[in-house]
Formats: sequence, structure tokens, C-alpha cells
Amino acid sequence: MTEPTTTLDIWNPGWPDPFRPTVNADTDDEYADLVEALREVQEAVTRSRPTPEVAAEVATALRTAARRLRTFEVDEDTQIAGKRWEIPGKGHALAPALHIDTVTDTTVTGRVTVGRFHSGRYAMNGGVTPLIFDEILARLANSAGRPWGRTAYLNVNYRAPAPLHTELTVTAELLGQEGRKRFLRGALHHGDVLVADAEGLWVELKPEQTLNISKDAEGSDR
Ligand SMILES: CCCCCCCCCC(=O)SCCNC(=O)CCNC(=O)[C@H](O)C(C)(C)COP(=O)(O)OP(=O)(O)OC[C@H]1O[C@@H](n2cnc3c(N)ncnc32)[C@H](O)[C@@H]1OP(=O)(O)O
Repeated sequence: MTEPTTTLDIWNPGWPDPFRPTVNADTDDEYADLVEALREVQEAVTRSRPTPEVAAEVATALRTAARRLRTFEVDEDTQIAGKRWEIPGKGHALAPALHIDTVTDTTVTGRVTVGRFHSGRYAMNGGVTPLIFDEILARLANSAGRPWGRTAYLNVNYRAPAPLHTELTVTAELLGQEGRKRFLRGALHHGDVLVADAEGLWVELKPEQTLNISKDAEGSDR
């Protein structure tokens, strides 16, 4: 029997705006705390130089936690991670937690602070900057009732080293639309200093492009 897919259910312009909650915060605050704990672990592991005994002890504890969570595994449409729009980081620990401050149909402002987990030697890792831009620009591209699009390109300019443990401001702007194409620009500032800027193109998906996303196509790393 073919397993039903919910892909088409989520492909429509009525998909919740990526700046608004999609998960009931009352029932899922513990999950947000779990992700926060995961971020603490990422930072603590990065900052530590444990003895072999302590490294082995912590590795065992982390594998025990992973096994516990695997008994609650769900498919990607059902998972919480990446869908908690209302909380910084969206319930996902991949990118630094982005705090959204203001939103209009065509602009967003926010703040981000990174620690040593995201460091590339005393400044933010160059791979993290695109993560931040992709997060804010993709949310803007796909907000205000605009149907889902995917990143076609994201060009990032690194203007100055981005300091760690320091609040940076992030801005995003929708420059314009041409048919299915949405052009966006982002900037990352430390105070008045421009740390990085980016230009990106998001292309609205054609209905058939969403059909490629199915449970059969999902990979597994286990
Ligand atoms: C259930 C669905 C849920 C969807 C959630 C999406 C959330 C967002 C997550 C992401 O952002 S994913 C991040 C990584 N990005 C990708 O994985 C995207 C991979 N690339 C693709 O899937 C396709 O290349 C893409 C959908 C972006 C475009 O493919 P199309 O076949 O629809 O593009 P097409 O060739 O029809 O081109 C449309 C227009 O865009 C232009 N274009 C496309 N890619 C371009 C590019 N890279 N540079 C410049 N222009 C580009 C192209 O020239 C053309 O311009 P014109 O209309 O003026 O002729």
C-alpha cells in the first residue's frame, strides 16, 4: 500500500505566514526548551577540552538521549523543528537563533548573537553568515501570502569580521518581483559597521516541483 503524502496539503498560498506561530506554544514549550538545551550542549562541547574519560561519559549520555528521542520519531511534515516561527531559531539548532523585531510585507529587521560554536577563529564562521541570510530572506520571500519559493542563488559579501558574543542587527528587504522571481537583499551590521551583505533570488515553485518531495525521497542518515 502506498503511504499517503501530505505534500500537497502544505502546498498552497494559505500556508501559514513564516512570521506567525504554526505550533501551539502551550503544548510545545518543553520542545523549545529541549532545543535550547541542545544549543547549550553545542556551545559547551565546542568550548571544552575534556579528559578522555569525561568525553566518553558525555558521549554515552548523548547517545542515550538520541535513542530516547528516536522512539518519538515522526515524518518531516509532522516534526516541530523548523516550524516554531514565533521563537528564535524556529525550534531548530542548525543556524544561530534569529530574533525578529519588525516585519512588514517587504522588510524585516532582527538581531543575532553567535558564540564559539559558530566561530571561525575569533569571528563568525563564513558558512554561518549565509545561514543567517537564508533564514531571514527566505522567511521574507515566503511571507505576506506569497506562495512558496526556493533559493535560486544567495550571493554573500563579507565586509568585516563579525564579532562573537555581540549582538548584530540583520535587515532584509524585498527589492522586487518579476513573474515567479523575487529579488531580495540583506545586511548584517555591528553597530554602524557593515559586516556582510547579500543578494538573493527566490523562485516560486511550480506545482509539479512540490511533487518531487515525498516520503520516498527523504534520506536517512541512520
Ligand atoms: C512543499 C514545498 C515546500 C517548499 C518549502 C521551501 C522553503 C524554502 C527552502 C529553500 O529555500 S531551499 C534552499 C536551497 N535551494 C534549493 O534547493 C533550490 C534548488 N533549485 C531549484 O529547485 C530550482 O532551480 C528553482 C526552483 C530555484 C528554479 O527552477 P525552475 O525550473 O522553476 O526555474 P526556471 O528555469 O523555470 O527559471 C525561472 C526563472 O528564474 C531564473 N533563475 C532560476 N535559477 C536561477 C539562478 N540560479 N540564477 C539566476 N536566475 C535564475 C530563470 O532564468 C528564469 O528566469 P526568467 O523567468 O526571467 O526566464
